[in-house]
Formats: sequence, structure tokens, C-alpha cells
Amino acid sequence: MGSEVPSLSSVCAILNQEETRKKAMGVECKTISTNFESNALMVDRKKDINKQPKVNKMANNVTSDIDSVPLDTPISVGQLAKLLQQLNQRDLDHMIVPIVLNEPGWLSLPDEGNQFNHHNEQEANGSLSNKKKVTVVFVLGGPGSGKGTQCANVVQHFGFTHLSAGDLLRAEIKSGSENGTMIQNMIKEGKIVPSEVTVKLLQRAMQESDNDKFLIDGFPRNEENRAAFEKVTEIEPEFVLFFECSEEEMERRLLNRNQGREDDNIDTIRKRFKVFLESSLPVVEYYGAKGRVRKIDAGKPIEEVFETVKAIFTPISEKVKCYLRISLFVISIVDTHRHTIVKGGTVFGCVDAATAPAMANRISIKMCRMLQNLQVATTEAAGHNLG
Ligand SMILES: Nc1ncnc2c1ncn2[C@@H]1O[C@H](COP(=O)(O)OP(=O)(O)O)[C@@H](O)[C@H]1O
Ligand SMILES: Nc1ccn([C@H]2C[C@H](O)[C@@H](COP(=O)(O)OP(=O)(O)O)O2)c(=O)n1
Repeated sequence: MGSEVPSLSSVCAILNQEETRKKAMGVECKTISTNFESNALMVDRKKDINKQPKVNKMANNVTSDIDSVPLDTPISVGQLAKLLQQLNQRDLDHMIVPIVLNEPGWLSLPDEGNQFNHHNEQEANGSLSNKKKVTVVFVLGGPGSGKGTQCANVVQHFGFTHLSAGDLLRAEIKSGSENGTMIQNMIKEGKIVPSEVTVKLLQRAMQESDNDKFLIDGFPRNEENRAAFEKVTEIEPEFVLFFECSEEEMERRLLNRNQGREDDNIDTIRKRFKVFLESSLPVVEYYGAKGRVRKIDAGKPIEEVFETVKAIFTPISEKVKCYLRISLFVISIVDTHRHTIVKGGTVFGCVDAATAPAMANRISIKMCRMLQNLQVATTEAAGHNLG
């Protein structure tokens, strides 16, 4: 979306002007404008706008413990989640926060202090040492089967963070780390790098991420990878997405990949195929026996493959979504057509245009509209049960 998204300040100006918005909100609103170069503006939704201690406190306290959000920079989903969390700690339940979301994504808050966040229920499938609950999908398939290509699509549509084990290892080589030469030699030979190294890189990447949904691409590549990951992170994958493709097709794709990769030459490719058959397929079988493998015919064109992938992710996203409620705030989200699309209560990131109405039915949503790439659905008030 990038530059098409209006800045927070312009949204705030729009909020001030729009009579129609007032009607929709059914309350008196006033944008508290400031000259500070910071902060998502707060609007008091109380009829008596003279009673605005919290607003003033907020407006005057731009350098306080609440993160500032530059007025002319559209706010990212990650920033929003953080801001909301900070607001949560400050009893700001009469506030409306005009916010523009400039990237598709999900909103999530840590468990602490959020009575509406149900992460502790049994469906959460793992944790990291910092207690963050995460959802992990392993993406496996032969070299060149299209894992990275489809992961990029899933990131865009379903708000996952893509962690490619191969990319992390290549970044480690570039960083000049002490393991760099060893990793480089192993990749050149099509061999699998010791799990200790790869698991550490994956774990660090997950801990540093604001997200709690990860596609782990090209991992676990052997039994040792699998066992080490499980032991260190205590995470079980939600499922394993397995891309099935003929060697002929994979070889053709790799030789045309043109990413300047040292291992995309015919000798190394053959070695990688062998390692895949001998070491990686058994991991797929392991998860297959647990009923956790979702097999994809990856020999088709990219768009067709994604249709299948999409069908797999849609139901799981529904489930995950229910854990991402943010219910303690009165929030206004304004779309680029100046419509207030969310007021009050719970905000969800939705999967796509098709999913939003279904979601709306399910939780009796009062308003449910789209904000370009980001679809947002909301219940009118906090505390609605998801049913
Ligand atoms: N379904 C597909 N049909 C044709 N080419 C594809 C398809 N999926 C990916 N590619 C191309 O094949 C190459 C390998 O894809 P990539 O996603 O990097 O595979 P992997 O991550 O599994 O090694 C890339 O150049 C990509 O553009
Ligand atoms: N879990 C992993 C993943 C990748 N590697 C190494 C060995 C692999 O041949 C290379 C490249 O992996 P990557 O997933 O980026 O690429 P391909 O799926 O083989 O095309 O990285 C590893 O050692 N362990």
C-alpha cells in the first residue's frame, strides 16, 4: 500500500471535518490536535468534551512512556500493536485512536494483562523462552519446488512471517560469523548444516519478531533438525506444508533461478536432491504419520499452486484470528475513502475479502468493511463472545 495511505495527521483532519462520521459514531468527537511531531492523536468519545483529563494527559505527554508515532508516517501493524499495548496499561477506555494501517497484517498483543486474549487455551501450539506463544508451519519440499515463492504469497495474504532456514544460513555466512566458512562449505556440497546452528538462528529470528505466526521454510531438513528444534523451542508445528514436484521440473527451475546462488549448479543440485530423498523425506513421513502433512501438487503454475495453498491456510487463519482480539480499546480506524470502518471494541486482522463477511457473521459484527489490503472486522463492544 505504501504511499497511497494517508498520513495519520490527514486522517485526523478528516476525522474533524466529517459530519457523517459523527453520525456513524453516535458520539461527540473532537480531534485533539497538537504540534508535537509525535503520537497517534487521541479523540475523546465522551459527550462532555470538557471532561477530557485523559486526552490532555495523553496530548501533553508525548515523551512519556507511550511510544510516539510520527504524525506523518502511516503506522505499521507492529507499531499499532505495541502502541495499543501501552495504552492498555493506562486506562484509556474512553479514547478513540484514529489509526491508519498501512500494511496487511495482524494485530496481536502479549497475554499479560489482556483478559480477552485467549492464547493460553490449548490450541496455542508452542512457546519460546520469552513466553511468546507462536504458531509454526513448516514448509518442506525438494530444492526448487517453489517453497520460497509460495511463502511470499502466504505472508501477503495471511500475515505470517517467513523464515527461510537457507536464507538465515546465507545471512550468517555474509555476517562473517565464526561458523560462516563451515556453513558455506556445507551448502556448496549440498549438505545439511548442524542443527545447533540452524535452530539457534531460527529461534533468534522468532524471538526478535513482533509476529507470532511463522512459516519455517526448508526446515526441518532431517531428523536431527526436527528433534533439535522440538527440544530447544518446545514447538510443534501446526502442520507441514509439503510441496511435491518432479526432479525434472525442480532442476529446470533451479537452473533458471538466477539468484547467483553458489549451490544452483547441476552438480550441487543433484547432491541436494539425494539429501532431500534420504534425509528430508523421512521427516515428512514422520509428520505424515501424525496426520500433520498438507501435500501440495507443486508442479503446476505458481497461481494454481497458491490456490491450493490458500485453501489450506484459510481455516487455520480463522482459528488463529480468535486469539488476536484486542478488546480493551475504543478504536477508530479510518479508511482511505474517509469512512470510519471500525468503532469500538475488538479488532481483528482478517484473511481476505472473502473471509471478512464470514467472520462478521460468526461473531455478530456490527461493522465490517475493508481497508484496502488489510481487512478489519470488529464487534461493536468489547467482551463479545466468539462462539
Ligand atoms: N509453480 C511454479 N512454476 C514455475 N516456476 C516456479 C514455480 N514456483 C516457483 N518457481 C520458480 O522456480 C524457482 C525456484 O523457486 P523457489 O521458490 O526459490 O523454490 P524453493 O524455495 O523451494 O527452493 C524460482 O525461480 C521461482 O520463480
Ligand atoms: N534446515 C536447513 C536448510 C538449509 N540448509 C542448507 C543446505 C541447503 O542445501 C541450503 C539451501 O537451502 P534452501 O532452503 O535455501 O534452498 P533449496 O530449498 O535447497 O532451494 O541451505 C541446511 O543446511 N539446513
